[in-house]
Amino acid sequence: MSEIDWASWTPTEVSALLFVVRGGQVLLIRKKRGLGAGKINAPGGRLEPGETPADAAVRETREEVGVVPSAVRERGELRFQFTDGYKLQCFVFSADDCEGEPVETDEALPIWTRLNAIPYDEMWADDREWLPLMLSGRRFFACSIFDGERMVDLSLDVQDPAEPLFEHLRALGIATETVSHPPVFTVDEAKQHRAQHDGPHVKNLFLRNKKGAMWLVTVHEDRPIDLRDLGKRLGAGNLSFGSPERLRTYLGVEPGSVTPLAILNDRDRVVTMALDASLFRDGVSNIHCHPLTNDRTTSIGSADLLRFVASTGHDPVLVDFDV
Ligand SMILES: Nc1[nH]c(=O)nc2c1ncn2[C@H]1C[C@H](O)[C@@H](COP(=O)(O)OP(=O)(O)OP(=O)(O)O)O1
Repeated sequence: MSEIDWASWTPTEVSALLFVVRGGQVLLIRKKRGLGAGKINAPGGRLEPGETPADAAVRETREEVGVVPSAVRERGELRFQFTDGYKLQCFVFSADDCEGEPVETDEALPIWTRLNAIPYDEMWADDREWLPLMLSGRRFFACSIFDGERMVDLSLDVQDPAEPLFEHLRALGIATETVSHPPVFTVDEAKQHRAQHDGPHVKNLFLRNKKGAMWLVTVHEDRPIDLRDLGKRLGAGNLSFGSPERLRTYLGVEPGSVTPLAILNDRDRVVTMALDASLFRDGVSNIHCHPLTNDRTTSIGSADLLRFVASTGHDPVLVDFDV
């Protein structure tokens, strides 16, 4: 790896990959021909003359499985140096949705796959290193060396979107404790990877009403939530889930990583925070939530959480669900 100067590296060809991530599933393919035939991957391929990587990602997805992705965003970059001298650069994209139903073509068999059941054993070896990071909202840059289909080396550069959050907590003198675990997308999955037991874990909902007003609602993980009842309690009218794009724009997190700590990213204070009053009753010391990515859980004192929220300029509504 040390022999390759990745800064001056120029690819032989450029390609793109696109992951449609919707409703807890990702659209993968079994590739039937070309580089990596037989493997599971995302739709993708090499750029045609004059194309941008984003254009190629969308075109390849349409050609390979017949759907048109929407809300496409670049998420990271891969560089593959093959030992025979071939150099492939690959830009990785995700999309929140797609139009049409995926169909099998000569090139690929589409497979909607649950986010917690991605078959890494059947994919290129580098994928297990960066795909979970992408799904939890991190930007990545991975350089690897392949001898044919065998990965010989890999170096990975990852951006942690939680750095400014931890910095903010440190500046407030708030001590927190964070543990890492595999990415979790539901309360049930989170319960399987639990290390902290000294206080409630939370469930978080990013909601909007018809007028576009937004709420970040944090409740005890076991509290059943009825959106109609919640809308009445908040005086919000009819509430529905905010779209992934809205979530990203206003709170800077991916679906599955919603957390009260994301209120820090609402710099313009357009999101109203609603907190389950039971989390702040006497006897509750620590609260456990994700630090902007769903592959970690942070413990924060309940009084410290309120102090943190106040420091962001938000005045939370405390909702007593027991009356
Ligand atoms: N190690 C790796 N990990 C990964 O996730 N994707 C890889 C990879 N190495 C190559 N790819 C992907 C990137 C790109 O989307 C694709 C390139 O495959 P192909 O050369 O078959 O492209 P095309 O689909 O353009 O081929 P044709 O349609 O046959 O021209 O393989």
